[in-house]
Amino acid sequence: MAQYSRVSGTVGLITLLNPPVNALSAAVRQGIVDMMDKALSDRKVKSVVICGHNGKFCGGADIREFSSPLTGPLLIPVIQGVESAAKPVVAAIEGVALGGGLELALGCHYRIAHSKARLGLPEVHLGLLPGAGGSQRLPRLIGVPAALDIITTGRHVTAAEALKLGLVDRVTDRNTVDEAVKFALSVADQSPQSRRISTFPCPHHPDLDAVFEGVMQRVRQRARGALAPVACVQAVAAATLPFAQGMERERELMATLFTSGQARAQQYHFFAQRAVGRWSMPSGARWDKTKPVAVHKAMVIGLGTMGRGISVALVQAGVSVVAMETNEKQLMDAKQAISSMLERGAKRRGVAPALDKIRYSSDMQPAADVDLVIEAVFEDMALKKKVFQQLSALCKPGTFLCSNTSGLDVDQLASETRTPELVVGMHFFAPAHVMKLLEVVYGSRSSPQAVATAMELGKQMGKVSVAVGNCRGFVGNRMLKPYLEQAFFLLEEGATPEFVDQVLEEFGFAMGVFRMSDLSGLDVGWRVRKADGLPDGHSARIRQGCRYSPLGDLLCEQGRFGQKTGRGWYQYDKPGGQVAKPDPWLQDFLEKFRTQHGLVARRIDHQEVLERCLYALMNEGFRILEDGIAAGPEDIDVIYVLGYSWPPHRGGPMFYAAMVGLKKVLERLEHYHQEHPDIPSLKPCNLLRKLVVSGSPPVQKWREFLQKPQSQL
Ligand SMILES: CCCCCCC/C=C/C(=O)SCCNC(=O)CCNC(=O)[C@H](O)C(C)(C)COP(=O)(O)OP(=O)(O)OC[C@H]1O[C@@H](n2cnc3c(N)ncnc32)[C@H](O)[C@@H]1OP(=O)(O)O
Repeated sequence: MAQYSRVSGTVGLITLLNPPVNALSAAVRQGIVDMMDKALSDRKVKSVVICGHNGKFCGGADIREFSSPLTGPLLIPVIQGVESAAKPVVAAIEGVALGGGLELALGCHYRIAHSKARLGLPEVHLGLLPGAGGSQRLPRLIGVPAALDIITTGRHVTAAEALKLGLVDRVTDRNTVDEAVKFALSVADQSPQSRRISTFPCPHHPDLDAVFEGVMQRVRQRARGALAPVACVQAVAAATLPFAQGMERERELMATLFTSGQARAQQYHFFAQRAVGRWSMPSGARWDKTKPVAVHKAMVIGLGTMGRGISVALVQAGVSVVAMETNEKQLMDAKQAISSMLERGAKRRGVAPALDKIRYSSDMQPAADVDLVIEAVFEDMALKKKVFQQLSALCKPGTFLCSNTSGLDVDQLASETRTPELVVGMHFFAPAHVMKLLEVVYGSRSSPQAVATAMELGKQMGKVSVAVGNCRGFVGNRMLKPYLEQAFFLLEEGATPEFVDQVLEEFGFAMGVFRMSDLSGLDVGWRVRKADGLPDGHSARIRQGCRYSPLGDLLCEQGRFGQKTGRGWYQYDKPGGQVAKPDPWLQDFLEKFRTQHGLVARRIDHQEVLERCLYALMNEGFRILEDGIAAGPEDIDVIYVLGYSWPPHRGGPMFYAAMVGLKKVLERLEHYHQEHPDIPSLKPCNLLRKLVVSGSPPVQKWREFLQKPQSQL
């Protein structure tokens, strides 16, 4: 709803009221209509100010309303009503003006922003476009190139940048509403006629066609099949038409997006990201009942790629860091790399680099004086155990001990310490100062406070933290295993790496499985498999009674570790080269391999690649839910979108399973398992069967079908 009062004698003040972000629900839209009527019919009122309750102008349309039939007045005529008002209307922007919130502000005749306010049109991240006139008014106000940038990236603009662009008329450090009221008094006698953006012509640009072409090309490349970014460009292109025609085009494009299914997936992802913050543990411990401990000083042990990124992310979050590496040369290299990462980051954010927040050490002694340690040494259990033993002896009581392991047993590490309750996994993703995902892994003895502290620290570092249980590979890497396995089996059966990758990239992954393996290094998995014991003779296609593909091992034996060695599943022009080219050697190698094992290559189509890779991965997701390793499908989906480049417009693997239809997923898994009974990951999981028997409920209801895992505390 909206509140109304008359202030300073002649200013009508309308306050949007819908905590926490004053989203434009039906009641708020109705409130704006009613309060504008009141202000316009009050003879004493000469001008109007619109502001938001509690220091936030408006977070946009109420996204929760998108999933049910729209009620109340539509936003477009509400904004038109504001713009066509005969009295000047001033937007007082504090906190945020996003999406429909900014579109409402663009309907006002003047905009005054607080210096800390952020403005933006992030609809593209929800699978939409600024469909309440934003795609038409913004380019008219600030020009096509700047509008295209803001609308296609969905980025937030600071008040200072907004002023520079001409998006706001004034920026203030003082009370924004007071300033807006003063401003409203000063323009009370002026006609708003010339301030109606819908009447502006689209600013001239010498080569608009080239601008649109260039942006469209970039957007298509980045979109990975998402419709919204492309529709955003098309909508802005319509701003060169008369306003009414542009609005009609905006409406048509918006209608297509609304019904595409992609918008639903991206809106699900928006709420899933927020839902994972409300974590719980099998013991019943929960986010709202556990207080995290503030971390002022942390230590990072091991300064390889991960340790460097973690150190940078900690410093940028305001935490003092001791970065430790035993090898002096590596320590010096790391120091240089971290300093330049901090400098680059600070330059981007327009602040001074916090180089004084980090110091370097070649021994562990400083661990005695920190609140939390993150171990990021080589992925080797024996080495990690040794580090945890040393930490246990050195650290002051209460120090949290975290491991950046990507899949090793957190309980084993905890058992090396005197304080297993303070041990958790903090699994970052490379590059750790960039990637938004953090898996916080609780072991059987991790205390709720240790989990809460790691979750909160992740948030402070700008991450979306997801609490997960302890098992091999946790959630993300555990699900990756059957996915990779299927890709290898498909090669054995007749596919090529190029074809498999092409299918997965068309689906929307940033990289297909083989290009991704080449990038991350084939030797990493090889080392883990060797530690597990490879099958005798290395050519055996059976391991523990199940089908096993030795292809990856055989490539590593040839020294083909991927991009870094210039050879892997593809060939590169040099070690470290980035352009992957099909390698005739690999073709030959695959043919020999098939002959040696009596395999006859068959034609494998697009559908089989997609179904076998993705359904095997989804099936493991259902197992993870069944085992209580993830609390709900949202946790898995957030991990896959933010950590494994699953396309956001497909919601995540569990959401996608629901979109495809659980019955179909079950049938196809049954079919493939019948054809390949020696591949257990294709055997449909019980939870999937249970959901199908229960009528395939929507993904938001799956939690009701999950058994509460027994407390292990
Ligand atoms: C044919 C029909 C035509 C219709 C035309 C419509 C055109 C306009 C479309 C839109 O405006 S779409 C919405 C655009 N806005 C956004 O995308 C902003 C989304 N919100 C955010 O980015 C952030 O929430 C924030 C505003 C920057 C605040 O961040 P903060 O970290 O402070 O809090 P959060 O935890 O993110 O959010 C708190 C709470 O509020 C809920 N929420 C936030 N925004 C909305 C919203 N627009 N609608 C409904 N709910 C919103 C959020 O979910 C959190 O609640 P819980 O999920 O924790 O319960």
